[in-house]
Amino acid sequence: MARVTVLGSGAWGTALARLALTNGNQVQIWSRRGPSDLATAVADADIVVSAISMKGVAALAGQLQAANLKSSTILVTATKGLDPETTRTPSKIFRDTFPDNPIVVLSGPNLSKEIEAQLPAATVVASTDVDALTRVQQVYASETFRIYTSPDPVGAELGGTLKNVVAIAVGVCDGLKLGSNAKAALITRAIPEMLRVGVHMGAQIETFYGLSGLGDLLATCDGTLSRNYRVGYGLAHGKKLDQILDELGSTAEGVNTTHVLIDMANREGIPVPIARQVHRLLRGVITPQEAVEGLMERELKPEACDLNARN
Ligand SMILES: NC(=O)c1ccc[n+]([C@@H]2O[C@H](COP(=O)([O-])OP(=O)(O)OC[C@H]3O[C@@H](n4cnc5c(N)ncnc54)[C@H](O)[C@@H]3O)[C@@H](O)[C@H]2O)c1
Ligand SMILES: O=P(O)(O)OC[C@H](O)CO
Repeated sequence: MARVTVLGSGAWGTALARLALTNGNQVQIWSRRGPSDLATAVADADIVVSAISMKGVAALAGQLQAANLKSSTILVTATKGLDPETTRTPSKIFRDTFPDNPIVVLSGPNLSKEIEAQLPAATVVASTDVDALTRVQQVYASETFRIYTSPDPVGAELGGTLKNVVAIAVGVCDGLKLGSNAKAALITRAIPEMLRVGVHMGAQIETFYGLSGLGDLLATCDGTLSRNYRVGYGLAHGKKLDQILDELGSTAEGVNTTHVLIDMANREGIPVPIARQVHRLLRGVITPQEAVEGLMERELKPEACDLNARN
């Protein structure tokens, strides 16, 4: 049994709290909207699980620091995003703020509605701290939630983060009724793009072929349970981005991730043709049809993935 505090009472925070509670752990949820204060909520926690939107992670890390988080507390991050100011992943933000705490990433094909319905699912917990991995695995593993471990936290969270951009593109593809061939091509060609970014940011290639990479890519591109997919689907039907996000009423991280990714790709010369079309579409400078043409009309080239390609 562990004392677990989940930060964030949104869809994923609630699901992660329920999973830990069902396994017999002592669980509390903290939300920025109260009622408990952060220092009290984390004071006795063995494990703190952060499941808030990316936009709040850097500030939350600062608040946790001010709350004097114990250095023995395991910090688990379940957010899928990149910091707009620094391009850091959540685990990097927590590592920079808490150099002595064990940091664990939890990421995989985990659409919260299916998890809440107790359908079978698997995920990855990733860390360089083996004891912390075992502890978090024990807290979450159940008959319906199978937990694999990985030594590559950055790879695990980048798989979950970058697939959101692809899910927007696939939502467009389905919204335009482009067919199964187009969707297969899009998802497959997204993999070298994710690998290029991942390798650039220090991830291990094989992580992207596991649950937190390919697995999450497939789950998120499968349809309307994904909010990122719904962003693309709505754009393909001529809706404005603001209207789509209003209707969603919850977080579609792929929008912010696309902007951060393109800034990084421009600065550091990483070829990301699919993300680039998504970026133009999100900014409203091209139509969904023009995004498709933009991808199809590029110069012809070998399929082999060159991780060091410059254009
Ligand atoms: N829902 C899923 O299926 C799912 C699955 C895996 C991972 N995730 C990831 O988990 C994260 C949260 O997703 P969600 O589905 O719970 O979103 P959500 O919109 O349902 O909830 C977001 C939560 O973050 C909190 N929050 C936002 N800004 C904050 C701030 N500045 N300070 C403190 N808290 C803040 C909100 O109050 C809310 O509790 C995202 O990064 C998402 O990609 C979601
Ligand atoms: O609803 P989405 O698009 O944020 O996807 C949720 C999870 O990341 C799926 O694993």
